[in-house]
Amino acid sequence: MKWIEVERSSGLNGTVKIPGSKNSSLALLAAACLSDEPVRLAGIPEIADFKVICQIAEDIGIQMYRESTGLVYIDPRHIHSASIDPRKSSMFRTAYYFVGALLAKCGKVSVGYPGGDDFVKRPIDQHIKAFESMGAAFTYHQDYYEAEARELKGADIYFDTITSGATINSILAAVRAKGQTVLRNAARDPEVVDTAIMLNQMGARITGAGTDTIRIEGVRNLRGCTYTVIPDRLIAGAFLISAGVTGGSVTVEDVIPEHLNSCIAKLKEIGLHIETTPNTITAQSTGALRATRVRTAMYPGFATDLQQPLTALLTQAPGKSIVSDRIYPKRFNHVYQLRRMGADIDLRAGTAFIKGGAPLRGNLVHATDIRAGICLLLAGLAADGKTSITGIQHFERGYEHIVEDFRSLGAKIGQHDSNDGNKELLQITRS
Ligand SMILES: CC(=O)N[C@H]1[C@@H](OP(=O)(O)OP(=O)(O)OC[C@H]2O[C@@H](n3ccc(=O)[nH]c3=O)[C@H](O)[C@@H]2O)O[C@H](CO)[C@@H](O)[C@@H]1O
Ligand SMILES: C=C(OP(=O)(O)O)C(=O)O
Repeated sequence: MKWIEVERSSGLNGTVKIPGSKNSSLALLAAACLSDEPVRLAGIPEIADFKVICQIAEDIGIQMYRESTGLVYIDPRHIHSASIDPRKSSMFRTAYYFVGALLAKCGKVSVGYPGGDDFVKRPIDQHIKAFESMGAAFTYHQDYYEAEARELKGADIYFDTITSGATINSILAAVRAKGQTVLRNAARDPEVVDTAIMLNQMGARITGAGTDTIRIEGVRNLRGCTYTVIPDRLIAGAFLISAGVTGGSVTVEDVIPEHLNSCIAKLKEIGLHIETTPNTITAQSTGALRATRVRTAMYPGFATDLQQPLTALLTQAPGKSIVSDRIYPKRFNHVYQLRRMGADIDLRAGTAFIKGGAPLRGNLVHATDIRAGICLLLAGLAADGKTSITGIQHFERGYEHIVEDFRSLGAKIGQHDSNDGNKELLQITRS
């Protein structure tokens, strides 16, 4: 068993380079499979989902590997089947992008139901609705589902709810469909725009990405390209928050500051001093934190993936804070763990009521998903004593070298493995 151990660390200080976005990488890797020629992607992080995608790619005849330069090479010219092992595809959520990417090419795709972060139900009804409007038929089995279409046809699709996953997946399907597709009430997330820019470089004809109406004119062929994934705004946000939690000053480098506008606004409200340059953001503690109210919303609103780390910060801000998650109202597993560390948080109907300012104490806590994990890590940096966080597999879905990055800022943090002889924590867990 592996775990991360964190100790109270005051005044984190320094600069962290932000890697490529996980959520964009997952979309771009799928988009590359639409190509008729090899594609090279720069900035794909070495995270757990990428490793599974490489295994799936090998199974179905796509060459996908990291070159010595760090770029990921994808050659989709020899796909022999789009029948994807459900045991692999259900290990992460975006295996559903294989449907969008391979349906036009292969006519039939079978894939496991979405896995990924296990905080709530992750519906795919809007994906299915979009594909059905384009002419696909679905069959559902116990462990997997199949999508079939002799020919995908452009369609006018109105999403009943704004969803980044279904927007991206519909773009993927529409790029090689016959005729024009219009997506209405589309997500405006940077990851949607990133996918559209790359596909346009490959010869797709997509306009309007970044607005709520996206038009896609189907094309017959797509060429290869070399493309760099956008920086991970969610990792960047968590590092900025760490400046507030520890009373320090943290600069995130290689970011697109506009992607973090809603996060920056909240951090200023809470009392941090923020400075930006075209590719950096610095968050500096002013010594005082103020309670606030946060409601998550789809981009450009405050990201649901940042509400957990922000909650850790708000446990330190004297007064009453209120955090509501409108995207995933049940995404509050981190709160039960924060309470084990002494946080005073009440949960009611998709909202956390935080009485901030109570001292936190280290404890053994469990990360149930990526963002719950980073929340507990941040709380551990502010807590008296040691905090041991299990559920490392979730960190591995989102972060390449989280321990090293926090250590470089001065955090007292380490990763442990019971196989390396440290049995102490294992005993605590079992008792
Ligand atoms: C890999 C990736 O990009 N993951 C992100 C993506 O997930 P994901 O793509 O799952 O999230 P969506 O944007 O699709 O979901 C947004 C909202 O739409 C709902 N919905 C979604 C699809 C659907 O068919 N029906 C439906 O009702 C969801 O329950 C949720 O309430 O956006 C989430 C919301 O910003 C983030 O937390 C995830 O980190
Ligand atoms: C929920 C997340 O990821 P996924 O959608 O891949 O499970 C996340 O990145 O916080």
